[in-house]
Amino acid sequence: MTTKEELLSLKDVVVSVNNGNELRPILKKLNLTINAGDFITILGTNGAGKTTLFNTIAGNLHPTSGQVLLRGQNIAQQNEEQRASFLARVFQDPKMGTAPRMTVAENLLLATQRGQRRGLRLRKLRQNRDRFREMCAEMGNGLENHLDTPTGNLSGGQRQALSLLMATLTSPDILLLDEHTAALDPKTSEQLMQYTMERINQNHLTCLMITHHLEDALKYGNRLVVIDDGRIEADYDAKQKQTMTREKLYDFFDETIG
Ligand SMILES: Nc1ncnc2c1ncn2[C@@H]1O[C@H](COP(=O)(O)OP(=O)(O)OP(=O)(O)O)[C@@H](O)[C@H]1O
Repeated sequence: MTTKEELLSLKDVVVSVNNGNELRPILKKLNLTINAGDFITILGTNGAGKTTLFNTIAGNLHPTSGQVLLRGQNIAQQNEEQRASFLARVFQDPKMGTAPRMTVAENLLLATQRGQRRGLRLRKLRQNRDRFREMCAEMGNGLENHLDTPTGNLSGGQRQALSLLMATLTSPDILLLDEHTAALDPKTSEQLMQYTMERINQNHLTCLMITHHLEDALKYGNRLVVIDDGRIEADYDAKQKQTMTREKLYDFFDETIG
């Protein structure tokens, strides 16, 4: 049996926000260990704390108490920029992942420089053009014909696929998918999920994916985590997931969380 390598751990993490004149806890002593190679799907009702968890992992929010450990080192006070060298995120909103006035090729060039000082050089754009075209062609949505199109003129599906490509270009240690298919029609959403799986498998990525689709939470990944009221309510491994059905999960939500 291979031993699991602990990549990122949240230990007793409390995140409180200022609510008028009092501090309101959103994450309440949350504990979660992510092992290298895990693909964890995350479910929870609205307001359960899923996005707050991602903000805490990404460094947009800092814990009021508790630790965020990357390979044993406490990074709780590192900000978003400091974490860009090992972490990437794709958001629900297609507008979030790319710079709208910059072209597809320019966005991709910036993504190759994640976690470093960024700059656009015409020579580098020319050097990488064929590579970018090949990468875009793999998405199967015609993006390879739009290398010089500003990303603000792309369809939502093309833009999300580009955001995913950019997020995975430098193989981050951790990929956060924050309902990244939610704004897309069913067919485009399925295509993006297929492309997501290709990128994860090709690059052996460790990934967390928030979704509101019970089917997707069951279909993808080796673990399923349920968050409720700022805590981990359930953490199912691959074996437990196999015996889980949409109905059982729905009942669990109804009885435990609903
Ligand atoms: N900066 C903030 N200030 C005040 N309240 C906040 C802040 N951020 C989050 N909250 C509150 O914390 C709770 C958890 O929010 P969060 O966005 O993490 O939930 P979620 O599980 O992602 O929900 P959804 O499924 O609706 O996206 C909500 O009640 C939200 O209103």
